Amino acid sequence: MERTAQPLDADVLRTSLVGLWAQVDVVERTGSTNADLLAAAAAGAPDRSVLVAEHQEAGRGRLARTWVAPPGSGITVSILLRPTGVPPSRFSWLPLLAGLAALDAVRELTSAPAGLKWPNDLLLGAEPRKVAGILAEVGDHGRPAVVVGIGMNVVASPPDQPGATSLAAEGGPADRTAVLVALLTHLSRREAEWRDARGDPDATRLRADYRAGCASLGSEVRVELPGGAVLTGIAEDVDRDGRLLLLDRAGHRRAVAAGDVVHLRKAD
Ligand SMILES: Nc1ncnc2c1ncn2[C@@H]1O[C@H](COP(=O)(O)OP(=O)(O)OP(=O)(O)O)[C@@H](O)[C@H]1O
Ligand SMILES: O=C(O)CCCC[C@@H]1SC[C@@H]2NC(=O)N[C@@H]21
Repeated sequence: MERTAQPLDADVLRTSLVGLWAQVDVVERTGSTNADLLAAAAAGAPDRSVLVAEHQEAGRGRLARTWVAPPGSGITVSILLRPTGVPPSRFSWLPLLAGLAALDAVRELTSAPAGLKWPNDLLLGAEPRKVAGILAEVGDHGRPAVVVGIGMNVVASPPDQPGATSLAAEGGPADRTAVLVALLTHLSRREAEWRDARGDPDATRLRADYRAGCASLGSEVRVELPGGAVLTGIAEDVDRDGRLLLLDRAGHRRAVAAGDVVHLRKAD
């Protein structure tokens, strides 16, 4: 690890975020903050509950992968949202919105180039590498509940992940508490705006800001779909449901709801 990690400061966290979130819990260690908050949701935990782990031992990633976070290296946080008043069909924007909030925070904290890889991997650096990932999971216990989990490499990225980087490695801060405060402040603002607009991504700047922040758009991309099929084409846009719109070589347009994107090159 390049710098010595300071422990998270739960008091600073709570004081800085007062009024933005219903409760902010910090635990020393757990398996997965997403799993814990989904269980808490089933037991009736309130809207806008936040759970932060100092050390997460079995982090879950998108597409059944794992999220690796050596102790002290970064942020592992989950947020429970119960967006009453927003039609569930619009919940698909939540993971994109969280990616945008992570981008907001990283841009506030470092001048290194940053952008999103659809749907919500945050890439950082002149040779873009992954600094943060987001996993949204839906609870199913009567009242709608979405748990948004964010992992960000702050002090260092895992040594066995060549495609990863950290904020500190790109000239940003190594203070995990300060990074969490920035992240949760931007997320609170974006989520509140989205909720006030009943989830309509065009009633606020959400879709426009996402387009501007998404490095995939205008690139030739390769998309591996969850079933294993592969598509290539130009990533043209995101639709009103947050799906990636691809134009393939045969001139067909496809809307992709989930998948793993590789950026091949900027389109001509
Ligand atoms: N801290 C991290 N920083 C950046 N990326 C990470 C981090 N932890 C995990 N990843 C990413 O998560 C994924 C790792 O998932 P996992 O190890 O389960 O599978 P994999 O190495 O992609 O192989 P496979 O998909 O075949 O299982 C990769 O995309 C990796 O880049
Ligand atoms: O890039 C990905 O595949 C998503 C990674 C999401 C990791 C975060 S860390 C906090 C929360 N708890 C989990 O188990 N996963 C998410």
